[in-house]
Amino acid sequence: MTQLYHAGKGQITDEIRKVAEYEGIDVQKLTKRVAKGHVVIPSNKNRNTKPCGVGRGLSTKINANLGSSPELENVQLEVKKAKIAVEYGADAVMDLSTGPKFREVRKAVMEATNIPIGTVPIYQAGITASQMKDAVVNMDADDMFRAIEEQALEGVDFMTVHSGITLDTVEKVKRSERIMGVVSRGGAFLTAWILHNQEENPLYKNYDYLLEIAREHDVTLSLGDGLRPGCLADASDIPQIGELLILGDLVKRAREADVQVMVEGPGHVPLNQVEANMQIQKTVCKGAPFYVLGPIVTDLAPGYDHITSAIGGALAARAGADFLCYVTPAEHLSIPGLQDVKEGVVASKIAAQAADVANGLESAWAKEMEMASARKNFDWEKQYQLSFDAEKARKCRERKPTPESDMCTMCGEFCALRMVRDNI
Ligand SMILES: C[C@H]1O[C@@H](n2cnc3c(N)ncnc32)[C@H](O)[C@@H]1O
Ligand SMILES: Cc1ncc(COP(=O)(O)O)c(N)n1
Ligand code: MET
Ligand code: SF4
Ligand SMILES: [Zn+2]
Repeated sequence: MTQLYHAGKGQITDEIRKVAEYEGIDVQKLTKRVAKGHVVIPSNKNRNTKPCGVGRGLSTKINANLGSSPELENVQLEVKKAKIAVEYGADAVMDLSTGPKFREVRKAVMEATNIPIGTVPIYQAGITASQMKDAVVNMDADDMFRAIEEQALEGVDFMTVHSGITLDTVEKVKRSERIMGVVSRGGAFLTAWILHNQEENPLYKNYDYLLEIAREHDVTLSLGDGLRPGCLADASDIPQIGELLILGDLVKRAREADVQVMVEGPGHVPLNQVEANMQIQKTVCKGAPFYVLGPIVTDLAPGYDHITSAIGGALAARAGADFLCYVTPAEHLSIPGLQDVKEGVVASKIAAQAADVANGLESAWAKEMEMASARKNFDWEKQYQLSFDAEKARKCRERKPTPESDMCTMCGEFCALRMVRDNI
């Protein structure tokens, strides 16, 4: 049985208790939110996952993507990425491996961490079909469900399923004036599959079967945004919104089956459309947790897309997004390396904290107050300890050293803080 099932019966699970404690909120209140599907706790029964709540009223969570590609596969490197992500405060990781050793990577990453882990099982189905049947589009429904079941049994906590890509939504893309077409990888696998086979998406057609598997192992479904915009001009268009309407219906069906569900969101969105996108998702999907990639608010900064995403992410989380999927400086350019993972996590943490403060979260405010005191008191160690990247902060100070502890080399003897502190 699932967290949603227990919460619906008013039962307080260990996971609910731990999340309430971590968030500093009333356990009864949290149980109600889980029962309604406004909060999910991705925690597969087959894995000993550290409980992490995602959704209404909780602190904003962040996810780090990692995994191999056909171009670069090194199991130990992916383990290192997972460890760095955890070290810098990622709340979850997704293994998005598409290299031939995807099973080995997944196993190693799952062993190296205990935070929730997510995957996109259609990748496994597609890679396997491309190896055994010559092409991704030659996978069949059994291949898709076999991948889902295998990963559910292994203990994957949340899975992206692109069930909103249908014959109808593909038709909408064809008729649209989209510039970028389909940029989601899972979305592209399924769009290509539908076009080739002229059949309905098995993840939509056999959604009830998918729900059965998810319910049995308590896998949280993350309804994929297969038609998310890939450039600013495509944001909020008919294919994107058409898919979202289907996801709204699928949220309802998941909840009726006691399956925990969240919804994935756009992509590339101009800043002035971010808030509306959050509001539409929250209404259409009846308060389901919203898991957003970025949003990336300008396309002109390859190499700095952790920043374009943190800007969008802060506004999104302020307007209702619950879970930020990080974007690294390598986005649109290459598979991320260790430094990219670190910078992606830090940028997302900044966005999440900015939103949590604006949303009035007490724990977020408490940390800001501590930092204010540490700054005022020139307590450098405390400042490093409170910062998202202690090492970088320390290096910055030590790069331009001064023997004086109550100033820095920015103003030197004209330090503003020092000049008035005793008289105000
Ligand atoms: C949906 C998002 O998933 C990310 N993505 C896809 N594959 C990988 C990988 N191997 N490593 C890290 N991120 C990946 C990209 O950032 C994309 O935008
Ligand atoms: C927020 C979010 N959106 C989408 C994906 C999956 O990637 P894709 O859709 O490209 O397969 C993801 N991992 N996270
Ligand atoms: C086409 S590049 C791969 C993913 C892309 N960055 C996206 O948002 O959606
Ligand atoms: S450009 Fe790169 S990141 Fe974008 S879809 Fe192609 S391979 Fe993936
Ligand atoms: Zn992109």
